Amino acid sequence: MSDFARDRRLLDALAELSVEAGRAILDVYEGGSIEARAKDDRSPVTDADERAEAILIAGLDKLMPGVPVIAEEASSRDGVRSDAPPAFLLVDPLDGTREFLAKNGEFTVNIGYVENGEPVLGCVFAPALGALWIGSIALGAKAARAGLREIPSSDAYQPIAARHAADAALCAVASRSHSDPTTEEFLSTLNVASRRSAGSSLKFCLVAEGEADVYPRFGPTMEWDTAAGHAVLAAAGGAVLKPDGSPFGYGKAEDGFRNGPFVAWGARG
Ligand SMILES: Nc1ncnc2c1ncn2[C@@H]1O[C@H](COP(=O)(O)O)[C@@H](OP(=O)(O)O)[C@H]1O
Ligand SMILES: [Mg+2]
Repeated sequence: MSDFARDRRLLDALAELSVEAGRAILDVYEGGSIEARAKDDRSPVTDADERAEAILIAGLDKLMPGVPVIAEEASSRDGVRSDAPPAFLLVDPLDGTREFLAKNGEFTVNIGYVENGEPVLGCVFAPALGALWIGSIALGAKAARAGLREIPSSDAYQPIAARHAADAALCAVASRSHSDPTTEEFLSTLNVASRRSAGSSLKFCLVAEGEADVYPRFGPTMEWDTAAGHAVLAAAGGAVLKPDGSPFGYGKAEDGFRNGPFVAWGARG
C-alpha cells in the first residue's frame, strides 16, 4: 500500500474512533456534576478520561495491531515504558481536563502516530465543539465541523494551511489554564500584535488553520499532549521546534516521555 493510501485509510479510521471516544466523553460532560480525582502528579482525572482511553486503545489495537500505544491514563497508572519503539502511537484521551471541568468546551481527544521520532500523522477532535482536525505529512491537513456525536461526512472537510505572517503582526496563542514567566518572556521578544488563549491541543489547530502564528510553551507537557496537534500542524505547513530552532522530537523515554520547551510556528520562510 502506498503512503497515501495507508494514510487516507488511517486518518478516516482515527476520525471515526475519536468521535466514538468523544461520545463517551460527552455522556459524562452532559450528565450532571463531574467527579474529578487527583492523580499522583495532582492533575485531575475523570470517568470520561478513562472511558475514552479504553475505547481508543481497543480501537487502535484492531486498526494497527502490534503498534505500541503510549496513553496518558495507562501511563499514570502503570508507569511509562523505558524504551522508545521505532514507531508508536501517543494517545491523550482527554487533553484539557481542566477545561472539561470548567465546561468551556476547549478539550480534545488526541491520537498521534510517531515514526523515527517524528509525528507523521495525527487526529485532534473537540467533542463539545464538533470540530475535527486530521493530517499527515504525505497528505496534508484538513478540518471538519460536524454535529455533536457525528462522524463528519467526507464533504464536511476543508483543507487547512498554516499562514505566512508578517513579522510585525503576529497573533500568539497560549494556554488558558497554565501560564509561566518564561513563555511570557519569550513572547516579549516577538512583535505580537494580538493574543488568544485556548485550552488543550486546540492551540496547535489554531496555528494549523492560520488563525494564529505562534504558540510558545515553556511549561510542562507530556508527549501525548502534543504529538497529535504537532502532526496536524506539520501537515498544514507549520513546524514545532525547540526554542533554539532545533528539531523537537518524540520518544524521549529517558525523560519519561516528558517534553521540554517548544515553539509551534505557522508557515515561515
Ligand atoms: N505540572 C504539569 N506537569 C505535567 N504536565 C502538565 C503540567 N501542567 C500542565 N500539564 C499538561 O498540560 C496539559 C493541558 O494543556 P493546556 O494548559 O494547554 O490546556 C495537561 O493535559 P491534560 O489535561 O490531558 O492532563 C497536562 O498534561
Ligand atoms: Mg493532556
